[in-house]
Amino acid sequence: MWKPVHINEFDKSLEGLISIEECSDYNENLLTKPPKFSPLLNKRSKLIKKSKSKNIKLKREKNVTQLVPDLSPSKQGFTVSSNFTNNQILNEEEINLEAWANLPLQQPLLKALALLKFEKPTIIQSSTLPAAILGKRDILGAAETGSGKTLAFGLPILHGILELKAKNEYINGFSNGEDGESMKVAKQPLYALILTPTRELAMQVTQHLKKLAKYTDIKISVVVGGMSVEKQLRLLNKGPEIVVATPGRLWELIEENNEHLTQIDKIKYLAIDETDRMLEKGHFQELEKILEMINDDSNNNVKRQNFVFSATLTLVHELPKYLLMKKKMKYNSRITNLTASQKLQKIAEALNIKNPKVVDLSQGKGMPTTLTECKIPCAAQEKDYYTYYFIVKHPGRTLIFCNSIGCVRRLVTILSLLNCNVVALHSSLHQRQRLKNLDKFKGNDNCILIATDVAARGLDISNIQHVIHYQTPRTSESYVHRSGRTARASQEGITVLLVEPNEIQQYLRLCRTLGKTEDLPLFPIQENYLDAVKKRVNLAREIDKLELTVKKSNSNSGWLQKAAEEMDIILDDDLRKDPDEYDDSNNQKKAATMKKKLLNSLLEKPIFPRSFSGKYPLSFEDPNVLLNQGAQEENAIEVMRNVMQNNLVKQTIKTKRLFKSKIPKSDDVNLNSFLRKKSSKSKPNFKHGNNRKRKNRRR
Ligand SMILES: Nc1ncnc2c1ncn2[C@@H]1O[C@H](COP(=O)(O)OP(=O)(O)OP(=O)(O)O)[C@@H](O)[C@H]1O
Repeated sequence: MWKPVHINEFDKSLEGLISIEECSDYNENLLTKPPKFSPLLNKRSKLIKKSKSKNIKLKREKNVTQLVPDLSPSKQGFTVSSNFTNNQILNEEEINLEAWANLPLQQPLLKALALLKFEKPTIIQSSTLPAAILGKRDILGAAETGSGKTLAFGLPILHGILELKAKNEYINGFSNGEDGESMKVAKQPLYALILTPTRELAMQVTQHLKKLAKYTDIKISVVVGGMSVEKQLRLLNKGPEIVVATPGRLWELIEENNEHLTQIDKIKYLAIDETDRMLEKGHFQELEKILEMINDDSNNNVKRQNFVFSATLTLVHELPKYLLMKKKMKYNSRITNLTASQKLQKIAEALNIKNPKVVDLSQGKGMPTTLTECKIPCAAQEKDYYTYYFIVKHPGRTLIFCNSIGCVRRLVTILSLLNCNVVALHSSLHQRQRLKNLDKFKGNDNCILIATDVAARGLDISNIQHVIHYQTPRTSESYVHRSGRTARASQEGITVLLVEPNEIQQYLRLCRTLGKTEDLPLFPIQENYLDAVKKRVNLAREIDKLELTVKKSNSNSGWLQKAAEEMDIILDDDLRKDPDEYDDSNNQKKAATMKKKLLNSLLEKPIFPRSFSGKYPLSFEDPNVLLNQGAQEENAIEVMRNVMQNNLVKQTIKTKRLFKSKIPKSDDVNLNSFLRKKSSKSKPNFKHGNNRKRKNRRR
């Protein structure tokens, strides 16, 4: 145990000193197992934190980076004190944690923040952490995707557990009840439960929290379906303080009376990530039962701190048409749109939360400002062309979302035939394969992940540059979360929505729900290259069709043959494979091989010749004229930025013309000079530029 020692602030000899702590309770391990870096520990035993100012400044020492792992308290064989010094974080860099100073965060957590290089809290964190940590309030938080919501509930939970442990609230398996009587709880208390809608998200949250808890002795375990139950039970037997889980597997283990999970009604912290999704009717039946159990102990309910977060927590929908009609016809005047606050109230009631601190930074939309949105309207059968065009023209880590597993499978096959580096993620894959594919995607800057909505929420994969909605998402929430896999943590990203005529109603509904006053801008396609794209994609589709037919006929005859062999019977001639059918299948196989060869020869040549351009038109007169000649591949965000700039210029010209026609002649001169002055800031010689181009064209 480390205890703070009082310092006389007026003692000049102690200038620059922030605090002194003494070790008051030596752990046996510490005495018997001296840590490897004893010189540093000697320093630590004095625990003197020096800094130039009285800010929390974690100075990193040089040339001892290799010692970082040894700082883990478990490895050092001692329990970390609540005021662990950070002087031993080992790097040349200096991490200034001044911005966290208004929170009484425990030193091991500050140290982890320094290691993660989180110099300051994000907006959602600074808006919720004081109420959560100092006020111990329940939090309902809505903020854009990628804004750091995990830490907004992770930090208070870890901080709270450290505090509870330091207070020895649980002594030798006993905790004091309200009435002062001691009630027995299991030896290793379960302090916190975090629930997520998908397995991958649960694993990610676990990893994230483990990084934060690196310098504490807090254990975090994950309980999710599709993974070995035995291993999860083994880990639960170690009594982790925090369990991160998906509802299905968690309920399964609760039903099996897992000892550690029997304390679920005593937890001190409950976080439900992506709460709006979790509470959707009919989605997580187990969640209801889990919540019932958690809320079983009314005494604990009052003490428990709850965290509810999602980017779309306050997103509300307009009434469906049939209800609107009813409302109009006055059949039922009680039919009303659910407002954001009513939605929040419903969530709070469902979770038995009273008087929470509500922080809504999403303005009901949940989209980051660094996200560029656009669309490509096209026929259904053209979607493959535009998808392939996009990933060849704009390489980078790309996530493509489809509405069904079948669609994912087909697209994976087509793009693989086109030599694209693709992996799939959907619920029919084995969990191991899902994780393997995710790792592959994370490990390659140019990989393409084709997924259903299992990848839509929460996944935090760095540098996803593009999100393509191959099909218009069924809900606005889905659009927000899918798009939010890019443009995370203030980085830039682009989301492209492919809209076919059948999806226009869905698209319009989405725009209305998200409060879009304008249509999404068009992503520019260089039509002259589409022929080459089509040729390749069509070939890939033909090959896919041929291979599917061959596979089908093989599996049909194979099944009959196999069954006959197993039963040791000889098939009648008419049941054997028809020789014509056999020939057909062979011919199809040959045709597929031929087409593959042809496709491969095509794929050897680039679609976009090196000499060809990249930049998009900036001409004020004719935006379709390509001005610059550049590289073969282009940054999609830049391309779109140019388009939007161009649209803005066109809009300005339109406005100028409108003004010109409406304002009397005498004012024309003034207005002209005003507009010229304004536009000359961004584009000098606006008028001259146009004249020069006109002259050039005449020549
Ligand atoms: N204070 C911070 N400083 C710098 N980076 C941070 C900070 N807090 C979180 N991050 C990083 O921001 C990224 C996004 O965080 P997180 O996954 O928690 O976002 P989110 O709001 O939960 O997103 P989503 O709504 O998609 O689930 C992560 O990579 C995380 O490490």
